[in-house]
Amino acid sequence: MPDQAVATGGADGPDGARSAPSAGPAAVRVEGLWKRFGDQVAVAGIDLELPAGQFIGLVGPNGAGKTTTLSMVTGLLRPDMGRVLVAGHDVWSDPVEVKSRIGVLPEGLRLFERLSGRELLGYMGRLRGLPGEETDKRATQLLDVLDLAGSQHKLVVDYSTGMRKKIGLAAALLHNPEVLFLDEPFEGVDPVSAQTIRGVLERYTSSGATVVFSSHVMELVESLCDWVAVMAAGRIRAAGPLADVRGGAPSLQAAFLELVGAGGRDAGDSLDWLGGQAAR
Ligand SMILES: Nc1ncnc2c1ncn2[C@@H]1O[C@H](COP(=O)(O)OP(=O)(O)OP(=O)(O)O)[C@@H](O)[C@H]1O
Repeated sequence: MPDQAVATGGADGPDGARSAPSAGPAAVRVEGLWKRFGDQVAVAGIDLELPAGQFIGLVGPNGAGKTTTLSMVTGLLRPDMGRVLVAGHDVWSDPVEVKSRIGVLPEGLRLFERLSGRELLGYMGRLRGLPGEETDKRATQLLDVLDLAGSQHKLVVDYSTGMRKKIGLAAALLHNPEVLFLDEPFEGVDPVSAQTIRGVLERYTSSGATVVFSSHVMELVESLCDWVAVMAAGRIRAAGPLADVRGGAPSLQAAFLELVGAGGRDAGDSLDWLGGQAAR
């Protein structure tokens, strides 16, 4: 039985999923989404309504199904069951409409390594059907704001992890999408670059666009997001405005641990060989 992630009354949903009303019209609607890999159910029938114009965090422990969900929502992976609508358009039956409205920074981003950062953005602009002059203007501004202007002529293969995230973000933003999906956008990014990315994303959402990103870093999600969905074992455990999901807990981290089950294994005696006091 699929989870009912966002109920209208703010009551607890099935499986004890804490739920709350959404804040506005849905940018993305997920209905009964399922994905199985062999015997492994990665996503177990989720329903979600992601409100437009919000900074949305998708959080969950390792293996919860976040990447699988984002891959299905962005048209990179075909669901076994269910459907996804972006601004009312079906991701699988109306892919061109949807892809013109979204930007994606996927996990394990693959880039054209033998292009320079500047060339990559030029190529993305053409793919997106932007006029050359407009692409150049936007690329110059994005490279500048993301502190990549000095490396714009370097080949992408020579970029660091953080630089790759930033050029991937620039490529995802170039066509000014309505909804931006980011899988772990801050992973491997230094604090200065993280602050820069954050500034760009805050500016983007303040103009009415929607950001959906996955992360393990609760402090980051708590400080950035207006709206949060918590996943565990392929299901939505809670979804709604940040304050509602946090509930009475002192922090999102505490609420998260309560929702997904603290689950931290006590090593007990099983690692008794580890450490300075143990016999070597
Ligand atoms: N291509 C695949 N083939 C087989 N199993 C897969 C595949 N992709 C994901 N899975 C399994 O599906 C489950 C969900 O994985 P997923 O990558 O979506 O989780 P996640 O929440 O993104 O995890 P993490 O936070 O560790 O990145 C896991 O049990 C994973 O092993």
